[in-house]
Parts: sequence; structure tokens; C-alpha cells
Amino acid sequence: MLEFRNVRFRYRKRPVLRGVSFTVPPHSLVALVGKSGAGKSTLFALAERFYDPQAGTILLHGRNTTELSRDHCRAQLALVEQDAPILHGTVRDNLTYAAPDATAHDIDRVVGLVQLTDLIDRLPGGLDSDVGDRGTRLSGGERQRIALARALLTRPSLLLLDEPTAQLDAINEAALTETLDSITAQCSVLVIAHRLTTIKNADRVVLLDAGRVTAQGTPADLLKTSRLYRRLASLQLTPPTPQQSSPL
Ligand SMILES: Nc1ncnc2c1ncn2[C@@H]1O[C@H](COP(=O)(O)OP(=O)(O)OP(=O)(O)O)[C@@H](O)[C@H]1O
Repeated sequence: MLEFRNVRFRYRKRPVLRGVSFTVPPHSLVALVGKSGAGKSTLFALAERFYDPQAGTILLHGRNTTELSRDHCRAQLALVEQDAPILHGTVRDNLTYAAPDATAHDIDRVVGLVQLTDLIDRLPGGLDSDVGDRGTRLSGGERQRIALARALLTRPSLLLLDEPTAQLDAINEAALTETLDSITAQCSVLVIAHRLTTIKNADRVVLLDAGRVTAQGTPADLLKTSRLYRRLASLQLTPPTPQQSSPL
């Protein structure tokens, strides 16, 4: 459903993507991994057509994105950033601001999908409870799931997710992994993955290094074929001690 074909991109004179090719098939979870500065966020910016590639092609549902309007491309995609904004107001306000016409049934469906039902049942005012200024009455994991639900209410065919780097506890991490699995029943997910659980559960991993895809395949394939991936995986399994914390 999304395909990058030999995409090259530079900011001014600085090459950032040097011939990137990969696909995100329908209903798949594809994890994008790589060191800081490898070009992961730039791929998202191109998918959303904040920029167009200087060479190569990006196809959305088989059509070259440069032949589609920006609005059309963006209507197919939903982005959830690392630190997705939570606004002052109620849970409902926060869920529906990008989809004001959402019905009660739509809201129930996404709330179930992202496992927010328990939270909403617990809140005295349910969906109409105030979340506090910028969501201070919610945990980090809850804020993240509200942002996911908000994105899903717009019915994207592809969710672009920049996974938070901040530590989530093991329960939240497991819940997020389950959530991502159920989201792929609705749409494809391309995730900039920082957690090993997400990477391990991906249908495909795309490893980006200095603007090139240096390995791609299932997590098991990459464990066999890519030294950088093994290194990345081992650092995430065992959090680096201060002596080990040099960049990959
Ligand atoms: N707007 C910009 N103008 C100029 N250079 C940029 C711009 N945005 C990013 N870059 C550069 O492009 C390169 C790739 O950046 P990008 O943000 O895509 O990497 P990343 O893999 O997402 O990194 P991180 O994991 O740290 O977010 C970096 O060297 C960055 O400094």
C-alpha cells in the first residue's frame, strides 16, 4: 500500500536518503530502525508530502504520490508523534478533534482497539472527564493510547507511528504491542521502533543506516544477516551501562 522505490532526498546540499526502497504491505506492521540521524523521520515527512523526493518514486495504493494532491495523501495517513499533544479538555474532545463527525459507535470501537475501555470506565465522568492541562491526569501510556485512538478515528489506511523513547513499564509495553497487533486488522502501520518488543512483533523490519536500507526482512532474518541489527537488538535487550553508551 506504501512503497518507496529508490528514493533519494537531500536537504539543501546534504544527501539524507540515498536510494531507499521498501514496501509496507496492506495490514502489516513494518518497523523502521536505525541510529539517530539515519533518515527515519525524513521518510515520514516524504510519505506525508511535506517534501517530494529529488529522485525515485513513492507510491500510495499503487499511485505516484506526486500525482496525488497533498490533501489526498494526508487523508490516507495518520501520524502519531513521540510526544503526541494532549489538549486541555475532556477525553472525548481529545479523541474527536481530528474527526468531529465520529459517532458514539466509532468512538467505542477505537477505545476498545487501543485498550482504553478500563480507564474510561474508571473515570467518574467517563469520556466526558477532564484530562487536566495537557493530560496531566493521565499516565504516559494512557496519553499515548489516546493519541493512537485519535489517529484511528480518522480511518487512515496507514498509521505512521514514532514510538516514544521514554521508558514505558512492562505492562504498558505489552499493552502497546497487543494494540499494534489489533490495529493492523484496520490499517497498515509503519513504526519508527525503539523497543525490541515492537521490532520482534513486526512482520518486516527495515534497517536504515546513513540514508540507505542496509537490511530488511523478518526480525529472525535480520538477526542472522545484519551485524548492526544484532548490535541494536542486544543494546535494547540489555540497557547500556555508562561505559557502553557510545553511539552504535
Ligand atoms: N529540516 C532539515 N533541514 C536540514 N537537515 C535536516 C532537516 N531535518 C533533518 N535533517 C538532517 O537529516 C538527517 C536525517 O534526519 P532524520 O530526522 O530523518 O533522522 P532520524 O533517523 O529520524 O533521527 P532521530 O532518530 O534522531 O530522530 C540528519 O542528519 C538531520 O540532521
